[in-house]
Amino acid sequence: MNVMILKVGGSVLAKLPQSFYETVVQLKLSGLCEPIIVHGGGPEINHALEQLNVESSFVKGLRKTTQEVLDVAEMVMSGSINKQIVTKLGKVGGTALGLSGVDCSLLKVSPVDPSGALGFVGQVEQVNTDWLKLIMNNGGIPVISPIGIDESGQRYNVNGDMAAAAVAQSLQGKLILISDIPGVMEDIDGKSIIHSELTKTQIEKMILSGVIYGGMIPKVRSALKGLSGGVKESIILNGLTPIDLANYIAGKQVGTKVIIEKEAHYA
Ligand SMILES: Nc1ncnc2c1ncn2[C@@H]1O[C@H](COP(=O)(O)OP(=O)(O)O)[C@@H](O)[C@H]1O
Ligand SMILES: CC(=O)N[C@@H](CCC(=O)OP(=O)(O)O)C(=O)O
Repeated sequence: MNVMILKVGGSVLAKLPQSFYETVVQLKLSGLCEPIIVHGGGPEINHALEQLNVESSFVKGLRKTTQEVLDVAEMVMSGSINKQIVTKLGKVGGTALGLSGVDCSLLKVSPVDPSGALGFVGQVEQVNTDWLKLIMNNGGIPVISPIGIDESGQRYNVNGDMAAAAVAQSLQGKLILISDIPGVMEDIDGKSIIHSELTKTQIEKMILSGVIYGGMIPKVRSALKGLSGGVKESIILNGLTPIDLANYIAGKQVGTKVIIEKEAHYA
C-alpha cells in the first residue's frame, strides 16, 4: 500500500482552498496513492481557551495540558475541525471518515513527560493500522484528530506532527507536513532563504541556535523520527500556496525535505 500522510496544521486549516481537497480526492480516486489526513488545531484551541478564560502555555512547541485544556483540545479538534475537513472532502466527491486516536484505540499513547510536568501530553506508542486499512480498502479517506488514549483509558493531547509521523511510520508511507511557511527558513546575510534539504545535524544546530523554534521544533523532530522508523520521505510544504502540493506530487522540488544525513561522496 502506497500511503501518503498529509498533516495539515491549524495554522493553515482555515486558509486551504477547495483545490487542496480536490487534490487529495484526486490522489485517492486515481489510485496514485492512499491519502490519510492528520490535522492539528493549535490556533483554534488557543482561541477556544481564551474565550473560556483558561490559561495555557507551551514548552518546546508542546502545550502543557491539564484535564480542562484536554477537554477543550478534544472538543475543538475531534469535534469542529475534524468534521469540517470531512465535510470539505465530501463536497468535492471524496468519502472521508473522521476519527480521533481514541476511536478503536487508533493511537495508543504514553505520557511524553513521566514526571507529569507537561500534564496529559502523549506520544504515540502504537497505531491501530487494521482500522485504517479497513477504511482505505473500502474507498475511504481517514481524517485523524490527534487525541490519543493509554491502556487505562486516559485520553492525551498529542502534537499533530508527532501523530502524523507515527501514522506514517506504522504504514511506511510518505510524510507531508503542510504549514503556513514555504519551508524551514533562515536569515543569512540579511536575506531570508528556504532550505530545500536539511539533515539531522543541521536541524539540531538550528534548534540550539534558535533559528528553529516553537511549533517548528516538533515538526522537524517528527520528520526525523519518522525517517529513522521507516517513513519513505519527510517534507515540509506550504499550504498557503497549495500549488506546492501539486508540484510535489508532480515530482518538482518544493518546500524543505528532511533527510537523515547526506551521503558521503568520495573522489
Ligand atoms: N526556521 C523556521 N522556519 C520557518 N518557520 C519557523 C521556523 N522556526 C519556527 N517557525 C515557526 O513555526 C511555525 C509553524 O509551526 P506551527 O505554528 O506549529 O504550525 P502548524 O500549525 O502548521 O503545525 C511557523 O509559522 C513559524 O512561526
Ligand atoms: C501536545 C500539543 O501541543 N498538542 C497540540 C495539538 C494541536 C496541534 O498540534 O496543532 P498544530 O498542528 O496546529 O500545531 C496543541 O494542543 O496545540
